[in-house]
Amino acid sequence: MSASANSSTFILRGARPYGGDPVDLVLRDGAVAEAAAAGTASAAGATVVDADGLVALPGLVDLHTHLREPGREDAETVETGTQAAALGGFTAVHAMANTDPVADTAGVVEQVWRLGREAGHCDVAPVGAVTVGLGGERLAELGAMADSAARVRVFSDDGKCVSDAVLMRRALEYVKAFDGVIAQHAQEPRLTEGAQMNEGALSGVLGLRGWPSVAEEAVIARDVLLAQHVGSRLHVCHVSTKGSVEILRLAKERGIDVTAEVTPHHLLLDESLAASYDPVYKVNPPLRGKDDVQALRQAVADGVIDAVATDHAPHAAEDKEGEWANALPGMLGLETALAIAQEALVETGLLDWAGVADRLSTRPARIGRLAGHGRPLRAGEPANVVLVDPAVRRAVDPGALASRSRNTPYAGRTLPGRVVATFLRGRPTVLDGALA
Ligand SMILES: NC(=O)N[C@@H](CC(=O)O)C(=O)O
Repeated sequence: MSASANSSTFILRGARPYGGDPVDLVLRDGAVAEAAAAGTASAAGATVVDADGLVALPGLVDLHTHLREPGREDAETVETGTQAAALGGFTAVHAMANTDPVADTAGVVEQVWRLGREAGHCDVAPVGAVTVGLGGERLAELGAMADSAARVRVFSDDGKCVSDAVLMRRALEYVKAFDGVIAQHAQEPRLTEGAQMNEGALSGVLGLRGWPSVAEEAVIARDVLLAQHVGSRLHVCHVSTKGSVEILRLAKERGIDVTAEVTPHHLLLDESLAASYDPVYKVNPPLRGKDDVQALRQAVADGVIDAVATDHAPHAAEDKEGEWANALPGMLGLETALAIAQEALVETGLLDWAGVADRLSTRPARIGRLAGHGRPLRAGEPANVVLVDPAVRRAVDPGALASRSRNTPYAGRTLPGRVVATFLRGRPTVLDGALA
């Protein structure tokens, strides 16, 4: 690092866009100015970042982040959650609506959006609730949220399923007016009452009530047909089973306008971890079987699953540590997502770095209709960029995370890759692996 930290021109010397040949990426006045031959770019007053060996990707976009504000600021705030996002290489996150109060009005989504702007670590796109109070009974004011300063385009009752088919149909119809999308938490409630982990032989052995795959698959099957029937756009949150992948594949072959996401943890971890009874592994939907993990990885590679989305779900120690049955479901994700993508998708040969950019930036930005994000790294585009060192391997230290919570399932585990720098419209939010 050299020259003044305030300069608005940055030269990322020797960066490898999408893992390709090295270039000098020049960021000026918030935009990518040029990709010059490596070692040649110079500009008066520019800050030069030594990016030798570093992969440059468009800033990551998360479709599924729980920032917990308002209401559970002891678990996370917009400030700490977006710090975690920037450190993970994200330049935009979608903030889920299951806050307290629920983000089901223009007032609440504008509050979250404004807090994101003030924090300045990444863009925050609030998700609006589909139903009032996530109650599953009456549609929330979707249009008012769409028209608000937060310009909401993604609506979800995540944490709860919109299980009433009539309400789901109406919601799908309603959001067509402003090109919105319903992001469904696919979980048939009656089939999952009291569920604690994946239903199978192991849940029987461990004596934990099972969450059967069919509870997810039945809702996805219904919803793709509803989306087709009303000609609307459906997004499926945190797909976790092989059977769900098969339904999504069929739906896409039929031309139904459906997209889907998978979490990093469902691409790496499986249900065998529940045998420890350590509630850090309790999550919704639950960790599944090894064959599900394989099918999910393959579906990301094929593009049947469009996006990797973190489902970053911070929980305070009092809610997460203790008995499995009483612990809240959820795991941290923002600061480890890119590392898991590298391990599960790149190092297995399933995706190259261009593929990672597509699934963690381009497609999620498109699904969320987020202008200015997920754009290619070329001249004239907004300078939302992440630099990652894929050669580093290091153990995850929960105490070093920016998140206010500590519920990472990767504590002590060695993961590949390190986010070295993140730029939001040409301004560094992370430099040398630390908040700028
Ligand atoms: N994904 C999770 O395990 N938890 C989510 C909500 C939910 O989907 O249950 C949370 O908000 O904590």
